Order: sequence, then C-alpha cells, then structure tokens
Amino acid sequence: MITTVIFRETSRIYRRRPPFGLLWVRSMGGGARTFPGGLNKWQWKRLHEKKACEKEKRLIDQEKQLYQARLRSQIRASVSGLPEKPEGPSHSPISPKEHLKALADRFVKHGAEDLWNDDDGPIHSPPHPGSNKPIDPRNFIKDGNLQQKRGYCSQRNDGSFDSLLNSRVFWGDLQQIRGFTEGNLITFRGNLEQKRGYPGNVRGKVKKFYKHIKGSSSSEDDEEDHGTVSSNARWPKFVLEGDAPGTEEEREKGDVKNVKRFMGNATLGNYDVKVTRKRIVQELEDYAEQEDEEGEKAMKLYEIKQEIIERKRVEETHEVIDQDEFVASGKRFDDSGISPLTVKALTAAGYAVMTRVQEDTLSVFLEGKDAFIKSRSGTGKTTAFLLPAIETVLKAMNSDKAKRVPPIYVLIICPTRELASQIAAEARVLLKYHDGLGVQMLVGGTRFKDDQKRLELDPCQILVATPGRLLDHIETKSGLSTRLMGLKMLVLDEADHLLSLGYRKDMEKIVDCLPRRRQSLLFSATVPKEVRRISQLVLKREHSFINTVDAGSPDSNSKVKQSYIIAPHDVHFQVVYQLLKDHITGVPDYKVIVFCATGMVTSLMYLFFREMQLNVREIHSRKAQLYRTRIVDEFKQSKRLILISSDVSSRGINYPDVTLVIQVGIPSDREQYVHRLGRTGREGKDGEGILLLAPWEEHFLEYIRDMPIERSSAPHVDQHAKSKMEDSMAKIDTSVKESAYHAWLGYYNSLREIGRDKTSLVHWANQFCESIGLEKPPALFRKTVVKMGLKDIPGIRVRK
Ligand SMILES: Nc1ncnc2c1ncn2[C@@H]1O[C@H](COP(=O)(O)OP(=O)(O)OP(=O)(O)O)[C@@H](O)[C@H]1O
Repeated sequence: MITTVIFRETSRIYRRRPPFGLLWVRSMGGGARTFPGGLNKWQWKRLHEKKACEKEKRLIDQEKQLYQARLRSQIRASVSGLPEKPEGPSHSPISPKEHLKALADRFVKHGAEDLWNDDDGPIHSPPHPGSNKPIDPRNFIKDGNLQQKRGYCSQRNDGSFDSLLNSRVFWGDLQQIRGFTEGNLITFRGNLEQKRGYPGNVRGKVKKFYKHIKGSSSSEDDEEDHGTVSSNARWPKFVLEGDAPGTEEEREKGDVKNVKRFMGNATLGNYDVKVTRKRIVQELEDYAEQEDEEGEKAMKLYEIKQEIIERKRVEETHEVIDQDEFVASGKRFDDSGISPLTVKALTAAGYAVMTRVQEDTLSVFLEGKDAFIKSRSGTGKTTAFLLPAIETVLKAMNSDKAKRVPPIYVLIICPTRELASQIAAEARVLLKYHDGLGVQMLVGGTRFKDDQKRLELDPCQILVATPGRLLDHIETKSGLSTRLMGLKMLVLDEADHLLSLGYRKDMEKIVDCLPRRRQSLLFSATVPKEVRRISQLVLKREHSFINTVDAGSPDSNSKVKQSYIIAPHDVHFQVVYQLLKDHITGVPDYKVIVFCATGMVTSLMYLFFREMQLNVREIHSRKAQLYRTRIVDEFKQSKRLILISSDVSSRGINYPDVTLVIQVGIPSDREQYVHRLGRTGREGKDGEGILLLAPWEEHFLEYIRDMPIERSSAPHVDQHAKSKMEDSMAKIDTSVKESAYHAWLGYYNSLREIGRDKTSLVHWANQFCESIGLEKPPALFRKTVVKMGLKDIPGIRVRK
C-alpha cells in the first residue's frame, strides 16, 4: 500500500523523466476510498453539498407556505373584526428572507402603492370621474345603471353597454380585479364578440350574452340582437367573478354549485375552473361593498389575494409552455445555487431562466462527475460550462488562498480561434462582478512572446485555448505547465472534433500533462459512436453521458427548414447566386452564410459575388487573424450581409439571426453538415438550410437520411444573369482560380468515397475548372500527384 502511494506521488513529480532507480508508475487517479459507499473525499463532499442545497430549497418552500397561511389568517382577522396578533419589535439581524417577509407585511398594512414595482404595470386603473376608490364589481349588479355610476361611459357618455365594452377603463378594472393578463382580456373580448356568435359590432351583444348565461336561447330573443341595449341592462356578475351563473338570488346567496363553464382555460387561465368559490373571498368581497375605510382595506387584501393567485398561475403556465430544448424547465438562475454575483451578471446579460443543457450540466457538476454532454447547436452550451467553471474557481480560491502564482483552475479547449475568443468574451460577461477573477486566451495567429507576457502580467484562473498553441506553451516549459498543476476542471468544447483524428495526438499530449484529479466536461452537438469510445482518453470510466436531444429525434434543430438541390457541377455558382437573390428579395433582414469546401474555393466565390455586386464578406484560415476577428465581429452585429466561409465558422460560432445557410458541395461528414446547419435557427428561432450537391455527390444524402430534409428544384437562372456571371468570373485573376482548383482536388481526394475513384475525381475536377472559367486544368507538382495517387490518371498535367 505504502509503495503504491510513494509510486503514485513519484510518478506525478517525475512524470516526464523518472530518476534512475525509480520505477515509473502511472497514476490511476482517484483518492483513497475512505468514505461510505466507496466514495472519495470529493464525491463525499459534493454529496453533502447537494443535500444542503436540497434542504435549503425545502426550507424556502416551507417559508413560502407559512407566509401565505399568515396572509390568509390576516385576511380572516380583518373580516371577522378581531384584532391582529400583536407583534413585538425584533432587534436581531434580519435575514434576506425575513426582509422579504417584512416587505410583504408592509404591502398588506400600507397598501400596494407603497411597494409596487413600476415594471409590474399599474396597480390601479386611471381614476374614474367622481370616485377615487378602487372599483367594486358588485355595484355593477346592484345599481343597475352601473356604467354611469362608475363613469365607464365617460368617453361616449351615452350610458349604453356599447360604451361599457368599448371603455378602456372598464377593461382596466376587470384586469385589476380579476388579475387577467392582457392576452386573456383580448381573448375574453374575442370570445364575447366572435365565439359566442355576437356580431362584430357591439350593439345588442350584451343582451344576448346575458340570455346565454341565463340558459335562454329562444330564436325570438336572438332576433333582438340589433336593438339598442337599455342602460338598465345588467352586467352578469359571473363575468366579473369568473364562475357561477345560476339565478341572481342564488348567486347573491353564494350557493350556486354545478357551474357551466362558458369559456375555455385558454381564455380565462385557471379562473373559470373553480366551481365553488372560497368562502373567504366571498366574505371579503361582501365586506368590500362597504364604502368606508374598512371596505377599502378589505378590497386591498382582496387584490393581494388575486395577485398571489395570478403569480401562481403564471408560474404554472410557464412550466407548461417552455418545454422545448432552449428553455426547458424554466428553472431560474437565482434558484440554482450559483454565486449571486454570477446571477447578477446573467441578469445584466438578459438571461433569467436556464436552458435544458445548462440545468443538466449544473446537476452533474454538483455531483462532481465527469460528463459527455450532447445538446443541439445554439442551445447555450457555452454558458452551461462557464457556470460550473466559475463555481469551481470560486471554491478553489477559497480553499487555497496563499499561492504565489495563481494556478489555472479551469482549462477550456476548443478547435478554432474564433470560438476561443467568443468563449473568452462570454466568460468576461459572466465574471463582470467577480473582482480578481480573470480569463485569458491562448490561440494561434498571435506572437508567442506576447502570450507569455500577457499570462505573466495578468494572471488568470480560467484559460481558453486552441490545442496547437496550448501544446506549444506546454512543450516550451514556459511556466504554464506548473500553473496547470492546480487544474480542477477541464472542458472540451466541440469535443467530438477535438477527439477526431486531426487533433487526437495533440489532445493526448495535453491531457497527459494535466493532473488526474479533476472534473472533465465534454460538450458537442454531435457525438459519433467512435468518439464516445475514445472519450475515455479524457473522462473517468464512471462518467455520465447526458443527451438533451430526445431519442429518435434528429441532431438538427426542428425549427430549421432543410432542403437539398441536385444540380450539375458547372452551374453551382449560378445556382448559389440565384438562391441568394431570391432570399434577399423575400427576407429584407437577410443574413446568409455560404459554406465552401476549402479556403481557396471560399476566396474565389467571394470575389465572384463581389463582382456580382452582392454585399459579401469572406472568412477562412488563409486570412490574417486580425482580419478574421474583424469580419466575425462585423457579421455578428450586422444584417443584410452574406458571409462566404470555410469551415472556420462551422462550429460553435454564434452569429445571431442567420436566416439562411447554404452548403455548396459535399460536407466532410454528417457532423459537419449538422454543425454548419446549426449556424441558423439558434436560441429557439427559425431558420433555413440548403445543401447544393452535384449528381455524383448524391450518395451523401445516405448519411443524413434521418434528417427532415426535402428535395427542392434548382432555381431558374435567366440568360441575362448568366452572361453577367460569365463576365464577372472572367474578371477574376487566373492564379486565384488555379489555387481553388488545387484546393478543390485536395479536399475531394481526402473524402473516402470520392477519393477512391481517382479517374472520376480527375474528371469532376476538370468539370470544376470549366465552371470557374479555366480553359484547361493547371498542372500539379509531381510530389502532389504522387501523394494524391493521381499518377497515370488521364487528364492530369504534371509540372516539369
Ligand atoms: N439561459 C439563456 N437565456 C437566454 N439566452 C441564452 C441563454 N443561454 C445562452 N443564451 C444565448 O443563446 C445563444 C447560443 O448560445 P451558445 O453559443 O452557447 O450555443 P451552443 O449550444 O454553444 O451552440 P453551438 O453548438 O453552435 O456551439 C447565445 O446567443 C447566448 O447568448
């Protein structure tokens, strides 16, 4: 046992070069299992933290119930005339919850105006002529000519029910008394006028309405619809009370039971569901009829009661409506147990409720487990991993304060520079109110020395990096490796891509240099099987796999309309041009991304559309980093713009409100298709995706057959546009076209299905040449020809 411990410690210290005579033993991770259930120290700690959280929530619920019970007893006390229980002053420090309670008490005692928040809308309707008291609905029934009494008809002053229904004051009062929302009122009114068969104009409808609730429906009466309604007609009580018809006397006595519902839930929320009214409300209303101070007090209590019911109803409705993936359960950030400073930053950024992936990630984080999390594009994965990242830093800083050089507690790795800078920017937003916490970025395209300086001058706790540059820093022993020894959390964004062949070696080296006692979270919108298998490279064996995409549903967003077009290769540029033209005409605030196979093809297409006078920008890896950053920022902020892009924009980049994504040619794999498509339809919005293929690329559809994608026909291109396009293409420099040809050939050669059949590949490449106006295919270097396996293929010209 002791030997194992020594070896484990030694292996950590001398992981790279063990001293002579010492056996190199690979640490297996996990601490001594000294806690019940085989849990290690951290798991045990997290388990208790989770329990504490649940307990706190329970207590808050209990407190809420207590408060409501107290409010009810106060109402009862006021109604029965008994004095309220005297309360002695308290001198102990007040907790936030007690403070809230005290505010609520003030609300009860001193009235609504004292505490009402303007954002909640007006608590009182505008004053009625001749009265500054809150409206009492019963006066409507008792006095008969209620409109005049309440001044509802002041606008038209004719005292008719037409005026009543058209009176904004009346609807305002109805809203105030019943707690109806604006939407409910509109539907309520709509029901009155349409669903119940009332004519569009208001004349006579009240009479018919009254008949309806009385149960009388004689055709004779119906014919009276168009007569003028006398001002003595009575407004039925149950319209205001949301329940019981029956006779007037029965209602007065309050013993109407089996009530016929005259409107649906959609109209009245839950107000028409209750059949028997609670006695307390009835008593309160009766009490409120008194036109004295007591009556007014009772009316206020009644309003509070309605307010509580309304808020409860809003909460319930919220749960039912928000069932989609973007906002799943409606759980609020301030209920989630994260740092209040982070909540403050989230609120400032306009986030109130969590998305599904955010909620799920927080729960695995609290369990202390490693996890692979799959969630569709645009569902808020970035915030999902930044929240636990910040919590991790806060905890770690509390536990080890005395470090001279602050360790990096959280390392976030992502595949592209643009994505890294987007993550760092979002982290800065969430860290806005956390003094002393910082985030830094390590990406290619900047000077290595500058990175080092930045890291020294502005030590951070969260580091966002791309694999290549991170490895450079680790290998040059720039001091970063030492800082990484304190790492508590590793996050891989676009994990499937980072674990794919292109990055695998780098990732293995990086992970080897990180401490094994850490929490690792992997995120992606797509998780192919082979990637899940090799994810153990990063994750502990007992990790969770969280999939927020429901089983059987496609990885793409259901709100994105997908279609594909099969068109001959030589007309692809023309088809894209026509698609863009059509889209621009139909969508005034268009924002389009056109994805091309390679950087050089992207560049060629950009030049072509620029010649065609479209408002275009280009982005690909051949551009300088500064230029790329500028274009990303511009496209994020603009509308009415087209971005011609290589795959540097295909993953993770959040361009808001993209209306259309066009993919020209076959994507490298199914995942690439899904990620490119994911640039539109983000944050639960709609979008459109078009895939343009040549006939020989059609086999790709097999990989996405589970997606809701439909065939569409190529748009018609008129002769005038065609000749204009030929002219534009002719203006582009031949060297650009030749480079595009080389890049095109390289890309398609790398695709398994196409690269196998070299003869066809060369044939299609020559077609591509024709379509971009090259008279003959440019010659290739012998080395390239051999490397691509194109030797002895007819149509290949080799450079001498
Ligand atoms: N809780 C939230 N409430 C409102 N908006 C949110 C919330 N969380 C994230 N967003 C917004 O949703 C958008 C998409 O978020 P994000 O870029 O993190 O998506 P993603 O899942 O990482 O997408 P991709 O798979 O493409 O990387 C962003 O504009 C972000 O500001």
